[in-house]
Amino acid sequence: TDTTQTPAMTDGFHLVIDALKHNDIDTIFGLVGIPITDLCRLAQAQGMRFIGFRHEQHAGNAAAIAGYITQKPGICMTVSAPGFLNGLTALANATTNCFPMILISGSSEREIVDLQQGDYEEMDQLNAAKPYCKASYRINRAEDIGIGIARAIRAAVSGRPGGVYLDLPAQLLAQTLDAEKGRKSLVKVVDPVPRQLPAPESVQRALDLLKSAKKPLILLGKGAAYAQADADIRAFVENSGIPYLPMSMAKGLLPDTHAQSASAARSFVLAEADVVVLIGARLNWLLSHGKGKTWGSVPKQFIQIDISPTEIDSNVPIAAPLIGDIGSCVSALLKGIETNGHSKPDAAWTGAIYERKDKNLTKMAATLDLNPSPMNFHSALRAIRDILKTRPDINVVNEGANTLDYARSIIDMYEPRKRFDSGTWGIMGIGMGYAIGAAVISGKPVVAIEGDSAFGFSGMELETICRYDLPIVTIVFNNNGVYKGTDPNLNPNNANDVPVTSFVKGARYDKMIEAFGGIGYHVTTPAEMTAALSKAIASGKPSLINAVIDPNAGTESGRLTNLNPQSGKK
Ligand SMILES: Cc1ncc(Cn2c(C)c(CCOP(=O)(O)OP(=O)(O)O)sc2=O)c(N)n1
Repeated sequence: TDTTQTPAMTDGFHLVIDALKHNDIDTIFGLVGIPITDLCRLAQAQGMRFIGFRHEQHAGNAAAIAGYITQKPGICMTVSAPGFLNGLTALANATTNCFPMILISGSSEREIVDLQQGDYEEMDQLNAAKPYCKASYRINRAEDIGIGIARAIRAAVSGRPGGVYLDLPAQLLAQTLDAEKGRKSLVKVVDPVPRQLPAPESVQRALDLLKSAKKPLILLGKGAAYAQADADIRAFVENSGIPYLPMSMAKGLLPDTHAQSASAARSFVLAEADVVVLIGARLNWLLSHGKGKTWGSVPKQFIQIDISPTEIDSNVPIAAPLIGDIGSCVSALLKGIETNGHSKPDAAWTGAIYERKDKNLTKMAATLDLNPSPMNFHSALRAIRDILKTRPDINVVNEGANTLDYARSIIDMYEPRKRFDSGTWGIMGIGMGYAIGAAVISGKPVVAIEGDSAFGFSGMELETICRYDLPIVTIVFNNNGVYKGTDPNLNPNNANDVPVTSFVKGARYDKMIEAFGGIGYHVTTPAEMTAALSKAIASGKPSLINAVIDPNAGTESGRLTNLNPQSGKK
C-alpha cells in the first residue's frame, strides 16, 4: 500500500484567521456576503468573536473604537465594492481621528477588474481606499498572507495610528498551500509601536519656555488619552500646577471635577494663556487653528508634543516642538520640571481662572436648575449627569449638535477612554457602532446620548445590540428634527410639504427597540429620565429612552452655527 502521506494542506481562508490570531487579534466586526461569509464562519469556528452588523459603516466604527481602547488595530471585514465603500467612511473617520483599524474587504479578480470586464461587484478598491487611509495593501498569494497582515497591523498602530485597507481578492482565499509552509509564513509583529524618545535638546527648550511662562496652560487631546500614559500625564499636570483643558475625548484623563481643570473657563484661558502645552491635540478647526479671536490678543508660544514632525507649524509657528510618543515626551517633561527648577504658576493666574470658573459654573447651575416642560437639553442632561457621576466605569457615547455640545460640558467624566464622540471630523452616525465597539471591548455598560437626527444614521444597529444582548442604553433627545423641530414648510406650491429639517412629530423611538426584544422607555421629565436611566442601567439589558425635548430648544448646528455659509446677497 502507498505509505507516502499526502502533505497536509492549508488555504487562504485558514491563513487569514491564523495570521490574525497569531497577532492576538480575537474580534472581527463585519457584515458577511460574497466572498467573506465562509471566512467569518471559520473565524467563529476557530474561536474568534465575530460581531455581525446591519451596515458596514457601523462595523467599521466599532472596529475603530476597539483600536482606540486597546492600541491594537480593530478589524472590520466587508464584502467587495458596495460593502467596502460603506466601510470606507469608517476607515476615513478612523484615520482622521488617529484610531488604529484595518478594513479587510473581499474583492473581485484583478484580471477582470483591470480590464474593466464587468465582474460581480467590480471596483478598484485598493486605489479607491488610498486617499482616505494611512496605508492600503493587496495580498495576491496565500504565502504572503502572513507578512501582509503583519504589515497592515504595523501600519495601523505605529507612528500616528490610523486606518489601513487590506484587499483580499476572492481567489486568494481559495488558494491552497502546504500546511507547514503556511505555518512558517505567519509573522508575529515585533514591537509594533516602538517608543520614540524626544531629543534632550528639544526637552530642554520646552522646559525653559515653560519656566518663563506667567500664564501657562496644558491642552490634552484624545491622543493623550490614547497614549495610556495616564499616571505620568496626571503627575505632569499636578506636579507642574498648570491649569489644563481636556478636549472632549480627553475628558476623564483627570476627573472633570479636578481643581486644575479650566474647562468651565475655556474661553478665558485660551485668550489669556501665554505658553500652551499641546499634548496629543492638533491645532485644527476644533482649536480655531491656534489663531484668531478664540486665542485673544496675548501672544502665544506653543510647546507641541506630536509623533509626527510634519504636524509642527501646521497652523501657527511652534516655539518648542517635542517629537516622540506622548508617553516618552511627558515622562521627559515630568522629570525635567523636577530638575529644571520649575515653579508653580502665579496665584494671579490660577486665581483668575478659579474666579472665572466659579462665575461660569454658577451661571450654568442656574440654567440647569430650571425645570421647563417640555424638557430642554440642560434639564435632561442634568438628570443623566447625576446618574453617571455614580458610575464612572460606564462608557459614554455622544453625538448630535446641541446634544453633543451641551453634553460635552454638562456630563463630567472621571476615567480615561470612557467618552467617545463625533471627534475631529464632527461626523454624525458614530453612535451605535461606537457603543457596540466600547461595550464588546470594555465589557462595561454604555450610555449613548444621541440627538434624534444623529441616532437615525445608525438606529438599525439596535437589532445588533439586542442580538448580542449588550448592556447599552441609548437615550434619544427627541426634538422632532435635525437640530430643532420648528422649521416651517417653505414650499409655495404645496401646503402639505415637510420642512427640510423636520421628523415625524412625537416619534416613539422606544418602540423600535421593543421590536427586537429590547426595553423601551418614554420620558418627558427629568424625574422620569432619572428613574428610566437608573432602571435601564441596573437591568444590563439593551434599552432605549425616548426623551421628549422642547422642539424650540437649542440652536441650528449647535455651537457651529457660524460655519453655515451666509450669502453676501442683500
Ligand atoms: C454624516 C453626517 N451627515 C450630516 C451631518 C450634518 N449634521 C447633522 C445632520 C447633525 C444632526 C443634528 O441633529 P440632531 O437632532 O442629532 O441634533 P440636536 O442635538 O441639535 O437635536 S449635526 C451635523 O453636523 C454630519 N455632521 N455628518
